Amino acid sequence: MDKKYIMALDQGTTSSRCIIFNRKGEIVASSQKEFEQIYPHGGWVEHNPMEIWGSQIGVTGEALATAGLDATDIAAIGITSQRETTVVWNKRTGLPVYNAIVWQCRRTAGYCDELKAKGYDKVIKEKTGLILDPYFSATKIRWILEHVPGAREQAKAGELLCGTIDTWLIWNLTKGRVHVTDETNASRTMLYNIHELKWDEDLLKEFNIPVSMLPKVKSSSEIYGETDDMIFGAPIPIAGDAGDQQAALFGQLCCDKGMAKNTYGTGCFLLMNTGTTPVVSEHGLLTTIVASHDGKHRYALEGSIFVGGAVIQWLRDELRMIPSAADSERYAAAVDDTNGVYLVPAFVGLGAPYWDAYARGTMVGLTRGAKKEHVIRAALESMAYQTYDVLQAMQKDSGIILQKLKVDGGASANSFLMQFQSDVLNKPVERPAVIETTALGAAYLAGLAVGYWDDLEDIEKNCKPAFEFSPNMEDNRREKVINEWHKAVNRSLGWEER
Ligand SMILES: Nc1ncnc2c1ncn2[C@@H]1O[C@H](COP(=O)(O)OP(=O)(O)O)[C@@H](O)[C@H]1O
Ligand SMILES: O=P(O)(O)OC[C@H](O)CO
Repeated sequence: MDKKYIMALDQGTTSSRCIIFNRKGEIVASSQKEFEQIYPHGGWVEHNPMEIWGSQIGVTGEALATAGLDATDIAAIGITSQRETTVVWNKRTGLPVYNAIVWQCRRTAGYCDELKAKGYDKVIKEKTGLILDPYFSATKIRWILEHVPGAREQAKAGELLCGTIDTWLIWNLTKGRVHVTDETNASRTMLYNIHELKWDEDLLKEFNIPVSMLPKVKSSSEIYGETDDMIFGAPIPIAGDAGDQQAALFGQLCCDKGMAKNTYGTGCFLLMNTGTTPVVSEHGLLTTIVASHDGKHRYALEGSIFVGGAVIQWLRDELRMIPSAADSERYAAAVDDTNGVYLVPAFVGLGAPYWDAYARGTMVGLTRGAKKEHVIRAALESMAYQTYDVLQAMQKDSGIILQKLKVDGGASANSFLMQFQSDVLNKPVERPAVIETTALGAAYLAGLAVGYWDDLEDIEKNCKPAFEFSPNMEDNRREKVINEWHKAVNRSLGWEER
């Protein structure tokens, strides 16, 4: 393989990114652009699919230009994206019929309640490994078909396509020639049977979604097609595709049973590889498919936290308390504690392990002495407490006691947060030299598919040493703050009227 670089397109909830890696897994160039978050009603979240495509292609061109490269230097593209977020578009015009409904959006909570009332949550869990919740794509696709004038008829006539963001990007990159997804993204739609490894006919019938709308499901590491010549001037093979959390698991090389990572992005997602057997959770976790490069099917337990780094974005954009997310570290470190303030960022309900679509954001413990610094610190700490809750559930479900937690994602750059995480878990926290493990995972998957890297050992030999945070909190203090956090969570549950 004479081409020198691999390019990862990482389409996250808040920004589109392109990172170009060399054979050592080092970043050669990167470019990133935030895009608009659309909140049409309380608890609803949308993105403009054309803005997603436009920002993604924009940053890709920028990264190539920064590195002084062109398409002929790139061995392959790996795609990774926010999961579950759903786009429905017209096959002929390529235009979306509605905005992308984002994974965080709660608009289908009432419909999910109806399904739960008839016991359908058990069917969903058995077939898909998921918890019946508005989080996943199925009820979002159904909502679009029910509410957009003419959509149902067009879908019946075979004129509409749908997909998660990876599918939307690949379709656009190939100018409508390739309509695919991979198993990790498919496993988040609530339409994919994770045991039979196919779209489930019963679920499609229940949600009234024609199978003709759905993409072909592929592995996470193979050539799906080539980019259209017009896009980069020469074709580049698209050879990796995985949901961002599964890509990060692969990027951290958690390829064996019992290996786990937590990613601190918009949300926080803790995934543990459970090997070739799916583990059914008794404690509010999901069973999901892991990205593999060797044709074997592996599964993970996942704890999905809906608001992680997004709480910091909220402090920045809505409360205007901090000029940038990184400033949160300085403010939090300026005080010894939160002065009794707890912030439960249940802005879009709570995910794992509580699964309450009606929970809402809550701040408790306020006194006249509460300062901005305390609130900022409480916001950062909320990520660590939510991770604590998920890890407890994961250890119970898997029977595995984690010795240390591998971390990554935008907010893992915050050393105050990582130290507090280690303190609250009473475990070491390991932050890799490259925290962009989501993009790195997509690059590995693509590179392995085209022979840019020979195998995992070839990749592993280049890994740089990670930084370790060690726990440093007294036991009685840890118990006290965790108890108080749980009191605060209880206040947030069931706040919104059904
Ligand atoms: N230094 C930091 N401290 C705390 N939060 C941060 C920091 N840097 C970024 N974040 C938060 O992390 C998120 C961005 O992380 P990223 O991994 O890019 O997310 P995504 O892939 O979901 O778009 C944002 O919500 C931002 O507020
Ligand atoms: O955009 P992120 O990194 O917060 O990830 C979003 C998740 O994939 C949603 O399931």
